[in-house]
Amino acid sequence: MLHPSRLGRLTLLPRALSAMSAPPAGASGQAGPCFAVEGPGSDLVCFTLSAGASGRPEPRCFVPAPGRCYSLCVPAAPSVPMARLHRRLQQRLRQGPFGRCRVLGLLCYGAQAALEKGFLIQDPQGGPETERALEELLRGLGELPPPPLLGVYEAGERGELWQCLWALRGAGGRDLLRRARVVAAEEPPLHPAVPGLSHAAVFHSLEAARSVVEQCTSFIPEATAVLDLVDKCPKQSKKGEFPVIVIEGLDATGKTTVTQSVNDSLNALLLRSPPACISQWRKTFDDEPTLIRRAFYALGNYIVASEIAKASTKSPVVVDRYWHSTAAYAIATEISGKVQNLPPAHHEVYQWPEDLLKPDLVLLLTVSPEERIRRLQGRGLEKTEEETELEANSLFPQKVEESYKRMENPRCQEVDASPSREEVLRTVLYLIKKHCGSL
Ligand SMILES: Nc1ncnc2c1ncn2[C@@H]1O[C@H](COP(=O)(O)OP(=O)(O)O)[C@@H](O)[C@H]1O
Ligand SMILES: Nc1ccn([C@@H]2O[C@H](COP(=O)(O)OP(=O)(O)O)[C@@H](O)[C@H]2O)c(=O)n1
Repeated sequence: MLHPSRLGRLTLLPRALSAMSAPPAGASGQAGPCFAVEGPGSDLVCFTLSAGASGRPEPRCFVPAPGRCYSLCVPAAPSVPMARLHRRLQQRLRQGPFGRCRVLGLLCYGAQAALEKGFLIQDPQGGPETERALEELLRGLGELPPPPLLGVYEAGERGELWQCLWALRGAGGRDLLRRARVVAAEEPPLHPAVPGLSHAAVFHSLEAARSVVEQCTSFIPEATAVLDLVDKCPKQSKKGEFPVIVIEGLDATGKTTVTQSVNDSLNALLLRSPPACISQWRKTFDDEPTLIRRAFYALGNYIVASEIAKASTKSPVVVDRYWHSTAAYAIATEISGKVQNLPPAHHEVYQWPEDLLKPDLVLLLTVSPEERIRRLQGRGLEKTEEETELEANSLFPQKVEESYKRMENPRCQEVDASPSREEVLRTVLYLIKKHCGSL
């Protein structure tokens, strides 16, 4: 914890008037906006605003010493323009004058306010340049209503932290809208991003994913091609009489190895999601914000569904990744921090979309993080040893795997994929026989 005298000024640049102009907590008995800093650790640092001098001590652990701290937020509404604005800011904050800053995620949430997503920018050197550059950056977004607001956080005489909310004037200068005290808030029982997940990242219908990709056709030419392919697929594809088995799991757990050998053993057809017909556009969509990227993968699942429907009338079908992958990766990416932050078991995000063809069996391959590192390194892709270890040991793969395990209807049946290739294949074939009968 920092001593108040060492506090720099913390500047907050929220964009949505609606959220930020909600009455401060304590002013009218109504709860105002709360903020959660998604720090490098696994805990959220939460704070809110108070009109009076009372309140819990403010959380200062995110303010660097020496130096200054800034932040900015944009509405996290599931709209393509807002998602792109957030992405644009994220990219700009990696460049130029912000190069020396550390950028953390920031969420603004509250009973009355829609979720906002933003960034906390820690400038270890302080100085006026970063604040000036942030003002310039926000003024440069001129075409977007409403005008961006600027909240400046500064230490009071007794070391308390205040937020001054400013409206930037287009031509220069700024007007003070309000001054409120920053006080600590409890970490909310549900991670603030959970309520919006079903609209922003985990799509539960073809129409929901389609409408997002449709909004992208003017700036992503490939979006039209994806939609054309989706529209050629029969609606509500039905499974044939042969079994459909999906193999899921983290990268390097052995999905490719297993699906190929199961395929040979069962004389099945091997499919994968995303399907070959759209894989050449993956890179394009992977570079887009979550909303667009996940909608792309969701549509890929509907295209695969039509391929499954056709193939399963003729032979068993083995599928390398399907909807569970799309959902698990989306959830783990959107929910920051620890595994406990994930939506609770039985939450709607873990439910299979009603309009998507269901497989007969979903097997989830799991191996220990150490074994996964060995396999990732053995495969020798472009990652360095350090990157591989970081990836394998971070909270992210744990959250993906836990999300897989919470999936329902159909659930994922876990298979320990650490034994030899032959043994894993034997287990997988045994489970397929057990669930799908003789093939
Ligand atoms: N049971 C196993 N034992 C040891 N190595 C394995 C086993 N299964 C797969 N591998 C190796 O681990 C690496 C990752 O496997 P792969 O099938 O490509 O995983 P995924 O498709 O899940 O990314 C490959 O080099 C593969 O040969
Ligand atoms: N059905 C799918 C398949 C992949 N994906 C995304 O694609 C990534 C994994 O794809 P990949 O090609 O690395 O998979 P593997 O090579 O590990 O099988 C995940 O990070 C997901 O974001 C998805 O969302 N839905």
